[in-house]
Amino acid sequence: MTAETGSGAEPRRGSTGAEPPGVRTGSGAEPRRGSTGAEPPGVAIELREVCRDFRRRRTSLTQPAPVVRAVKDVTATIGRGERFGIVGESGSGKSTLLRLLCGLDQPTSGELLVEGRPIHDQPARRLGWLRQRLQLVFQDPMSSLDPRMRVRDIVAEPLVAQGRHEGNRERVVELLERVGLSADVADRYPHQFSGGQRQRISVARALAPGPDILVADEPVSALDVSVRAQVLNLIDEVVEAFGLTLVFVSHDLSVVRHVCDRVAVMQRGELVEVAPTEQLFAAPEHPYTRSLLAAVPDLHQALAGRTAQDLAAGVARRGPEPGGTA
Ligand SMILES: Nc1ncnc2c1ncn2[C@@H]1O[C@H](COP(=O)(O)OP(=O)(O)OP(=O)(O)O)[C@@H](O)[C@H]1O
Repeated sequence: MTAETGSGAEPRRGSTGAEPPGVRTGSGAEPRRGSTGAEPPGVAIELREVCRDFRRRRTSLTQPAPVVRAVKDVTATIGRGERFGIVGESGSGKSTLLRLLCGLDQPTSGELLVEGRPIHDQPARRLGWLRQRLQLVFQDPMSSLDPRMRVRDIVAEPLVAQGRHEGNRERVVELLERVGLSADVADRYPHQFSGGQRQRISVARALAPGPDILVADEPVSALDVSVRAQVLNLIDEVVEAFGLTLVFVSHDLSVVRHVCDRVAVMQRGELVEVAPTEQLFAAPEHPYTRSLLAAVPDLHQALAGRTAQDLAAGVARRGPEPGGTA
């Protein structure tokens, strides 16, 4: 399945221009989303017929070990500044695809380029540049934040890993404030925070090296419903403010709808449908997409009245806050 960029998704709300000093804004050279700049925004991530096979444990001495193709011929282009969602049921290959995108694993075949640079054939030790350009926010902040480290060291960790030691103290304070936490939390430990606050710390850490791309792997699914919308709004704000490209994985369609311009639906390792978010919700083409939407009855009903004309007129807008539906 091929997913080209240039989604036709609407430009987002104007930039807040609120980036903290010392943190690079996107790639620096590109116009922000919502900008009227005539330059094409360019490509952040490109996947060309990417496959990832895993060999399962042998169950019989006479049979060869079975091979599972977790990612199958995935071709997609994610534009700079785009918010690209990946949805699919458990086992559809989302996590495997994310690991490939982040250079944490290598494809069995195919090509993968980030900011025009191939990563599919590079060992992790040669991808130091990628750690600066692309950062991750994980599902469970309790397990992704080292419980023995103070918040200031957690947030500064990606900077220290790059050999950056000057001005980290100030940078950490700026970032904590940017994500809605006060400077005085810097000396505390992760267990002293709520789940939502811990995810804010994760976002601050991800922003620390000034990445161009933020990859979020189910960032709110481990949180209480009551704080999901707040964390989604935070991600929405920082992506906007820093002009980031967002790759957002979730099994929850309403969550993806809240933050993404374009959505790829994954089934058994394949991207079976890729479409601008509102189009996908209003007029899903693939039977699997329809079945996913049908599993969210309230959302489907709410969307049933929307017509293709509404979409063309730009009338269709985001649905209810996921905090109320997730
Ligand atoms: N290291 C591995 N060894 C063997 N099989 C694997 C491995 N990693 C993933 N798989 C298999 O690949 C398929 C896709 O798994 P993956 O974890 O990528 O799906 P997912 O959509 O992220 O699921 P979830 O939402 O539950 O995390 C599954 O069949 C899984 O069992």
